[in-house]
Formats: sequence, structure tokens, C-alpha cells
Amino acid sequence: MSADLIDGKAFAAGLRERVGEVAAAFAKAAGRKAGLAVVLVGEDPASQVYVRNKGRQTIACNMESFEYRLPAGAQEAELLELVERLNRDPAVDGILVQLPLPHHMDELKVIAAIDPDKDVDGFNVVNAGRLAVGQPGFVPCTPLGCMMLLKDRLGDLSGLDAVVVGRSNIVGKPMAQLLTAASCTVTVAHSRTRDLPEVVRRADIVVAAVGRPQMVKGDWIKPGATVIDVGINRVPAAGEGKTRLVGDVDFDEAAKVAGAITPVPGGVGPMTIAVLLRNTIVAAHRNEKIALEEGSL
Ligand SMILES: Nc1nc(=O)c2c([nH]1)NC[C@@H]1CN(c3ccc(C(=O)N[C@@H](CCC(=O)O)C(=O)O)cc3)C=[N+]21
Repeated sequence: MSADLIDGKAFAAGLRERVGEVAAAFAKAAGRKAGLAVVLVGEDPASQVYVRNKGRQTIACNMESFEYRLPAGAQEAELLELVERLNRDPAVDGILVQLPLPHHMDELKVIAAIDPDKDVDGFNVVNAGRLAVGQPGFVPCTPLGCMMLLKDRLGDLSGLDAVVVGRSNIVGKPMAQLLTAASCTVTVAHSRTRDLPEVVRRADIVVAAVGRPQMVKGDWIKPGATVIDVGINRVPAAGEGKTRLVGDVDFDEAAKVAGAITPVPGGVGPMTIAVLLRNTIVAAHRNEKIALEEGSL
């Protein structure tokens, strides 16, 4: 391996530290802690682990965590009612409804019900629109975390060729907009892109977010490029019933060619939750009309 490792886990720990300090000062100024509400529908074991981790980290950052669980069979109307209640609750600054939802629920409808100024996931169309036109709003946590890692590594990104592999609403599209706003020349590639390896080989910055284990190969990477791997795929591993996590990039191959690369786990994943906490403390300052010092996060 010749690439430098981009340590998302360490960067996320530093970000949580800063969020914790800002949140302590907020609690003093506002006379209450900032609050994040997380809603989980159903009993998916992986989702339960994530929700528990979010709650723990929220509390560790001097904020209040509110957890709500609905059974997998709950009606959509029940969830919408809960979201409305959280919208009105002044102790709640941020609302996250864990996705995916059960199939009988309309995710777009549920996300649309969240007050855009409490939508710390940045999934509401109002926040997508704000990002598209460059207004302040909430930016989805995973792409914002990727941008933080890129700027920390590369500084000014202007003029660089960036290729985003994947066009989802939660990663690919907002990622492309953030890179465009940072003056990169951006290509959005996906499963139907012709000669994908050739397209990726042009990139100074590769962001892989397609959800296909180890799809991006070493010979797709321009020597010295910066590779951000958003994929989190659980695959079978050696040993009876064993599994392991791999990204969308073939790490061992790509690390021989890239200038820098994020690992999975320990790369983008931990950044997602740290940025969620960052977005929540930003929301709290806006809700209480307390100024947040530029550069304190
Ligand atoms: N409304 C909503 N917002 C989300 O942000 C959201 C969601 N729904 N549904 C599920 C996905 C998934 N997600 C992850 C967050 C952190 C890690 C993470 O910290 N991963 C660790 C490894 C964790 C492990 O070992 O399983 C890592 O990459 O190092 C992974 C995945 C947020 N999501």
C-alpha cells in the first residue's frame, strides 16, 4: 500500500469533541440542551444498533436524545402524527426518521412531513432545493462528511476533476452539488455509464457510492488520486457464518495506486453520525436565534 489512509474515525472523534464544546456553551446560553429525536420503525437489528449508537453519541456531545420506536406494522398515519408532534416540540431541534421504512410507508411523504428547519438529515425537498441554489439549509450528513475529509486532505478543490459513482438522493446527487460548489469539474457516473473504468481514470477525486461491494478496481484509479469510499457492504468472510464489511472500492488494489483513500470501516461511516450531531447543534442555534461562531465546528 502506498496511499495515505484518510482516518475518518479520528476526524469524526475530533468533530464530536468540537460539537460537544459548542453544545455545552449552547446549553448555558439557551437554558436548555439541544435535542435530537430519532424515530425507528420496526425491529431491524442493524438499524437498532445504529439508533443506539446515535443516542449514545448525542448524549456524549452534551445534547438530549429522544428515541421513539414504532412496531413494523404501525400505520403511516401514526408515524406522520409523531413527526407533527416533534415538529411542534420546542425541546426538539433535529428529527431523524431512520430509513428504510417498511414497504407500506411512503418515505418521501414522511420526509416531507418533517419541518425543514429540523430536518438534520437534509432529505426534505426544501433542503435539497436550498443546496441546489446555494441557500443555507441542512446538507445530507454523508456527503458533507466526505467534503470535510476532502478539504482536510486537499485544501482548495477548485479545478480538480471529480467523479461521483452513484446518483442517489442521499449521497450521489448532493455530493455532486457540493463538489460543483467547491469549483470541481464534476461527472456523475452510475451503473449505465459507458466505459466506467475510463471515466473514473480521469478523476483527481473519486467518490464511490453505488452500493456494490468492491466494484471500483485498482486499475480504474489515476495514480495519486484521492478516493472516498462511501459503500458499506456486508459480505461473507472466511469461516463458518462469518461476515465482514467492505466498501464499493477494492481497497487492497486501489491503495497501491491512490494518493489517499478512506478505509471501510473507519472512513466515511463514523463521519455520517458526527455530521448529524453537527447539523443538530447548528439547528439548535438557529431555532433559539443564538449566533454560532464561524469556524467553531
Ligand atoms: N434517516 C437516516 N439517516 C441516516 O444517516 C441513515 C439512515 N437513515 N439509515 C441507515 C443509514 C446507514 N448509516 C450509517 C451511519 C454510520 C455508519 C458507521 O458508523 N459505520 C461504521 C461501521 C459500523 C459497523 O461496524 O457496522 C464504519 O463505517 O466504520 C454506517 C452507516 C446512516 N444511515
